[in-house]
Amino acid sequence: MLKVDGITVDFDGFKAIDNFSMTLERGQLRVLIGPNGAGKSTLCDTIIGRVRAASGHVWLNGEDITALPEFEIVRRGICRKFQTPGVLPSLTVRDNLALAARRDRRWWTGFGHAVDATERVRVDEILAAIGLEDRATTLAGLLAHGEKQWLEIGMVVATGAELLLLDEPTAGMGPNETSRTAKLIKSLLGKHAVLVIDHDMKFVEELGGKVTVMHQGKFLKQGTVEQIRNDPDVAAVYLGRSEREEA
Ligand SMILES: Nc1ncnc2c1ncn2[C@@H]1O[C@H](COP(=O)(O)OP(=O)(O)OP(=O)(O)O)[C@@H](O)[C@H]1O
Repeated sequence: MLKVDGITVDFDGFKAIDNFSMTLERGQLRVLIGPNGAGKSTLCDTIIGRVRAASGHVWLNGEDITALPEFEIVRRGICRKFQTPGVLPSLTVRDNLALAARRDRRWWTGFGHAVDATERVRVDEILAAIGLEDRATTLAGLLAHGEKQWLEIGMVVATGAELLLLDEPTAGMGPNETSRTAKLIKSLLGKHAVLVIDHDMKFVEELGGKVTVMHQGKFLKQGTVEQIRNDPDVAAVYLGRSEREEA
């Protein structure tokens, strides 16, 4: 479904991404890891059209989306959740989801627009999936940190996007919340492909699935959590040792 093919991103001569390629199948999970500054967020920015590649291509379902404006890419079914929750604090949990679910995605048309039955069912399903049914009428601004993150994942799901990009969904969470987030993400697979960026290896382990490692903008390794955990090259980059130092 997604093919990143030889992407290079150049910030004034600095290659934040250097000839990076990866693919992701429909409904599958991929976890992207790498030390600070590896280029993970820049890769997501490039997929969604916020950052332009100097060379290479991004394909979605066979269509070259590299040069499309961000709103066109979103319309084709990619939605990104950022590290900072982007919920509307003065609206209830349900209304945040209902707005995200609006097909035309112009949030200002949401107010005053009657909620139809299909939309209500869809919002109920998402409330159940994110485990916030009993918080449906709570103002989003009053939610705990973890709950806000789950609401935001719910909002990304509500857009109906086929590919969800989740940048550090467990940032600031404790072990129980992290575990719940892993379960939530796994429950979305099949219907959605999910690309997750995270540093927390315990979380990555709970998610399972394939892991891709980036280092200095380049593809370093890909494999199961077990393979990546035991890979000496991955260990070396995380410990901050360069290949030259290793030799
Ligand atoms: N707009 C920009 N202009 C110049 N350099 C940038 C810009 N955005 C990112 N960079 C640099 O590109 C490199 C990759 O950054 P990026 O944020 O993609 O890494 P990351 O793997 O997501 O890191 P982290 O895990 O710390 O979030 C870093 O060296 C960063 O300083």
